[in-house]
Amino acid sequence: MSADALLTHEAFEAAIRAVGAERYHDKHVFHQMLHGGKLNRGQVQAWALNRYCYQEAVPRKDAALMARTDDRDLRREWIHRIHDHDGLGEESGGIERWLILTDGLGLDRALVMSKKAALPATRFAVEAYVRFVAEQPLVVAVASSLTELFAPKIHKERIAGMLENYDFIGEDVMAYFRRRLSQAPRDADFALDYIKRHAHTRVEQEACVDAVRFKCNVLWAQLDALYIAYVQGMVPPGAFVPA
Ligand SMILES: O=C(O)c1cc(C(=O)O)c2c(n1)C(=O)C(=O)c1cc(C(=O)O)[nH]c1-2
Repeated sequence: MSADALLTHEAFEAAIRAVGAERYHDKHVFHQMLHGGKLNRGQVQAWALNRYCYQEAVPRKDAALMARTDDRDLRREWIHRIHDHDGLGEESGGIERWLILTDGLGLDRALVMSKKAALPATRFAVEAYVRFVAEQPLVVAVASSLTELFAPKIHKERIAGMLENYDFIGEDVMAYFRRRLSQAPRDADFALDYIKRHAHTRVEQEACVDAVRFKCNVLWAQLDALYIAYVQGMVPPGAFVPA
């Protein structure tokens, strides 16, 4: 894209969707192995233990976004993302559902929650996302959540693939992804509408598209690290070692 005329809303959305078509992490070989039943239980444990770090970082980045805006309407909308993950009242939330998944895989909760056995690259990638949202212009920070446009497809594939292929995975532990099937589209629709209304120049529009590329890289880097450690066998010192 060149930095000249403002894109129409349709062209802007198409540019964002093209990023997902090219580089969303459903294309990563580690995911293809995960969903296709090609991993053993220890490798699935490693994925869940590392992915906990992402789950745990998401409400922190949402809080960072809220802390930056004086737009009360944006905060009123965005706060439900924190409730979705942390829970509210009787609703235990997505992080708890993730821990039910790691419990189901036989992982020790304290170990998972300590994040100490996660891969170095996982920690760097997720903290880069939190920092990006805290530091970039607000509209760009909102845009970085838009990989969620592509998430329902991968969640459906994951639920079906993991239930079919692994005898150690049951409905209860897939509850996290079932819930996201309705949460993610709502969040993505809001964020897409927001950036269409608030990216006022072509430069801002391009920065939003770049934010989705950055976020795809955050997701991709985590899977590269899992592949190197748990498929190729180069586990870094101190990281989780399957029994
Ligand atoms: O399983 C996945 O592939 C996947 C991807 C993404 C994403 O695209 O960032 C999210 C989630 N899951 C997810 O569960 C989730 O809560 C979530 C929040 C966000 C975000 O950027 O605010 N992305 C994602």
